[in-house]
Amino acid sequence: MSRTVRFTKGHGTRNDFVLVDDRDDEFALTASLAAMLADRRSGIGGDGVIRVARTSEAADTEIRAQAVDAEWFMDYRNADGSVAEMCGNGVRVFASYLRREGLASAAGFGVATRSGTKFVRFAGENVVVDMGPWRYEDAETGASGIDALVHVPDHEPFSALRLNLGNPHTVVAVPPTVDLETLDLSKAPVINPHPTSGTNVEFVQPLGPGHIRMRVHERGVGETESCGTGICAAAIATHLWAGDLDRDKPWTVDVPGGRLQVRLLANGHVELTGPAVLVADGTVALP
Ligand SMILES: N[C@@H](CCC[C@H](N)C(=O)O)C(=O)O
Repeated sequence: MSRTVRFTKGHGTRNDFVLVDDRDDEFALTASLAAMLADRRSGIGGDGVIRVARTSEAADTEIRAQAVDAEWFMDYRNADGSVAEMCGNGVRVFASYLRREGLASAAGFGVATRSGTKFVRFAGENVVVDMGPWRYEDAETGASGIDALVHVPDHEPFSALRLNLGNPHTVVAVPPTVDLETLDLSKAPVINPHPTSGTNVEFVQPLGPGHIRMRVHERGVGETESCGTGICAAAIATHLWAGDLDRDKPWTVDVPGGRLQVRLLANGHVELTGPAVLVADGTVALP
């Protein structure tokens, strides 16, 4: 017999998610279940699937340890069923869901993730997330500057910087001579050297002081209209390329799905601000 579960469809700047409520710890979000729910024709449809789970019930001890700061765990999978450590748009939608359901304080709270607890608060229509610290993807060598080449069809390879925001990112500074809109992101860009755990790839151009625009190809999904962790990576990379020493300066990042703000805090953390919308609720039968 199949089980019926409650779901909510939501998005953050059109990066969309299916949230499945498992507050009673009744099922596992397997790769095949996530891919089924995320399918835009035979499922609900989304760039990712998020199980709303109690941190204290997590099988992983590192996640369970976060229960002191965060009652709820964002169990995240990409549309292809693969696990991701973190999702910057997803965590805002997750927080809005918890607030609406009365499962968390309206003032703000911690959310447990596979890359540590993220603290969220609400500011009008927006959700503000302390995304924690960033690091260079290759922390052992402390690589900085340009450390990867990114190949997309019909272009010479682009130079890129690999950063980690809990999940992996490769940020390309797209030269002004290239039309960002016409880059072919229908297939995953080829990265040299090949990142063994895969990567999200951001293509960035400056628009003005503290203002950039970006397109993104997400690991486990394809091109999406927004990526919160990618937006943070793009702002950090641009900040580094510009040799900008003003740490508390806000960055505005335009993506096809909307506009978000990033601040590089004095304590080395990154703060992401943007909207979160809960679109619809329903029930779905799990196989
Ligand atoms: N859309 C997300 C990132 C989701 C995970 C990513 N595709 C990965 O595999 O790392 C965001 O808003 O950050």
